[in-house]
Amino acid sequence: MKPYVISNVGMTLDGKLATIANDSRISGEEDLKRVHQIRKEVDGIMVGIGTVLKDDPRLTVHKIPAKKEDNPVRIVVDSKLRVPLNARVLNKDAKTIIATTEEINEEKEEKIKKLTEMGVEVIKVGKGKVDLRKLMEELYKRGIKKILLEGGGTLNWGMFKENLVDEVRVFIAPKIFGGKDAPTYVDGEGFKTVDECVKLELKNFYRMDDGIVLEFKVKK
Ligand SMILES: NC(=O)C1=CN([C@@H]2O[C@H](COP(=O)(O)OP(=O)(O)OC[C@H]3O[C@@H](n4cnc5c(N)ncnc54)[C@H](O)[C@@H]3O)[C@@H](O)[C@H]2O)C=CC1
Ligand SMILES: Nc1nc(O)c(N)c(N[C@@H]2O[C@H](COP(=O)(O)O)[C@@H](O)[C@H]2O)n1
Repeated sequence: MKPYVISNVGMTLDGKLATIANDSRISGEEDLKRVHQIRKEVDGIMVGIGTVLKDDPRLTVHKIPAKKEDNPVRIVVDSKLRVPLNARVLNKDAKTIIATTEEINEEKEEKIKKLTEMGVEVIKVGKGKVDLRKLMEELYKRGIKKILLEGGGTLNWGMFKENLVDEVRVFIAPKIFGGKDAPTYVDGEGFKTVDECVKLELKNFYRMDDGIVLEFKVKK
């Protein structure tokens, strides 16, 4: 069994999540409130370590009224255990799970010890990179039945490639960032043919701030 996964991003019309200089101010205030409402309704919120290193997010419900108990479990996918011990995602506002690989060396062992002392749970699944399928099973076993996947593009690719995403919600801002190296909604190596690609069914759309929100179900 695996959690139900909703993928959400704020992106530009050309599919970018940030500029080449990592400026990711895409959503307006209303859209951020929409995202925080989803955060409040899920059991877990998941990002890749790239997003933690670049944005230092809190990943809590802080744009709408909420209690500490409303914060979902924060899940960071971090193969090489690069998470800084002072990252905001490790603060006491919510529980945090770090998913890493099974490879262990002295340095990693020491860091796991420190993280555990801080109350962070470390789950080891996969070799080389985190095995996302196994991770989903482990999270489900811990009672995490619904997850908000908040990117970035590398983790989004991993999740789509493994067919682990059930729903897509995107805010599209009327902006164009350009730049072949700017992060996009889904990066990674990409599918070679249209037959292999992820297919979506449009369920809903509406205006939000200066842009539009699109909601899709992933065709299975
Ligand atoms: N506009 C928006 O809604 C959002 C924008 N962003 C932007 O995205 C950028 C960060 O994206 P990325 O650098 O792509 O980092 P990312 O957040 O996708 O993290 C990638 C990391 O995940 C780890 N990982 C481990 N196992 C994996 C697996 N099986 N598959 C995939 N990844 C695995 C790897 O260590 C990899 O380096 C930042 O510029 C951030 O601002 C991020 C989230 C939302
Ligand atoms: N939905 C959305 N729209 C944008 O314009 C964004 N830049 C993001 N970024 C995501 O939100 C995280 C920030 O979370 P906190 O406010 O610090 O809790 C950031 O890391 C991205 O995951 N999202």
